[in-house]
Amino acid sequence: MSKKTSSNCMLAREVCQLKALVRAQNKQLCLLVKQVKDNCKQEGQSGSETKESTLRNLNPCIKCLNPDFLYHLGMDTESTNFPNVFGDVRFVCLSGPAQRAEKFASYFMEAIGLKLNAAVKLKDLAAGGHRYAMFKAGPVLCVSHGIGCPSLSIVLNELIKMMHHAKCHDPVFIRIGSCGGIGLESGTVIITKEAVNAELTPKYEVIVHGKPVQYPAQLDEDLAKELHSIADSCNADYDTILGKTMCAHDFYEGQSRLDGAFCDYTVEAKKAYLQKLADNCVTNIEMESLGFAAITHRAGIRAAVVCFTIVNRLENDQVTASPETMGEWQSRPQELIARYIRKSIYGSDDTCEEDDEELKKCDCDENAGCC
Ligand SMILES: O=P(O)(O)O[C@H]1O[C@H](CO)[C@@H](O)[C@H]1O
Ligand SMILES: O=c1cc[nH]c(=O)[nH]1
Repeated sequence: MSKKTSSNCMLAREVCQLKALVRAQNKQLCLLVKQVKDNCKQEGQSGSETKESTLRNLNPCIKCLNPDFLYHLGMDTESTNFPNVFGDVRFVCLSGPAQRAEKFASYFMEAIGLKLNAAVKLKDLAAGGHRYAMFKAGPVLCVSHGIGCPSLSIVLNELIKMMHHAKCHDPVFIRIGSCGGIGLESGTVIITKEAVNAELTPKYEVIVHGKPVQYPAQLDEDLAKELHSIADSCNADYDTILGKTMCAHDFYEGQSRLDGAFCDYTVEAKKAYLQKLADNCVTNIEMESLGFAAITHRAGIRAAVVCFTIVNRLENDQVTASPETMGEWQSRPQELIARYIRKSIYGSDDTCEEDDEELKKCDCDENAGCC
């Protein structure tokens, strides 16, 4: 094949790809517009002109905070019009590191057909707070929560107030994180059925006025089942299971590791503890599920925790996987959540079959013309 013919072929293929992309995006935009129109119709029918958020049990004093400063997110209700900026949020996806939140947002943007230009970088909307990172991909808000329940609790308080000020309806909160697996192959995806504390009870404890107060840690059972059913329908070479997640307050002694700076127990004691977890059906250990379940439940928010295991704790304490492998494992829950979001928004999660067909046709045409 001559150089000129080959570059013509490449050009033809790129034009085809672009056409398919534009068609796919038009399709997604049509569906989004339809969704927005349907929502408007429903609101009109229910006569809710002054729409309020659906969150429950909130501090009655919030309405007196004029403006309300969301200090750690670096924004307030006077300088930001919350209903305008965040009123369309339907999914809030949280994860520990800021970089993961950004990756998820870019991925979801593309997954729901909103990414128009690969070179466009999403803006960190919480940059002003210098604590957390927050990216918006259409109806999906991706936020980092740092490590542990205290850090999570602060960002959840401010996000819940944000949803309230923005008058959001039934937002779904999902934590997507890494965890240690109990006897599971690394890379396994675990959807938390029940979150428990180190004493294996589903109670989240906070100290208020110097006294312990306990809140039930309850995730949405139906949401967990729905996520599991979406995962089941895909041909993956890894397992996605429903499991019991133990939430620790520490990564080292709190998870019975032998590789921390301190360790006053024996290998046998560690083995016995992890075996006790396994005997009580604990599948994985991480550090936020309990607070996440309790705080979202308190506000009447449907929530789920989906984690990928990065180490089998019955075999190892140290996390030694390469960045490439970690990236691959991290993409597993991300794909699952994208499928769930697409299904919720569009009623189906298969957005690309037609376009794949179009590209296949394109390949054939190109071959016919050039070779
Ligand atoms: O990967 P993330 O979401 O940070 O979650 C897990 O990783 C951190 C510990 O390394 C803890 O926050 C734990 O819950
Ligand atoms: O072992 C692990 C891995 C990730 N996160 C944890 O909290 N523990």
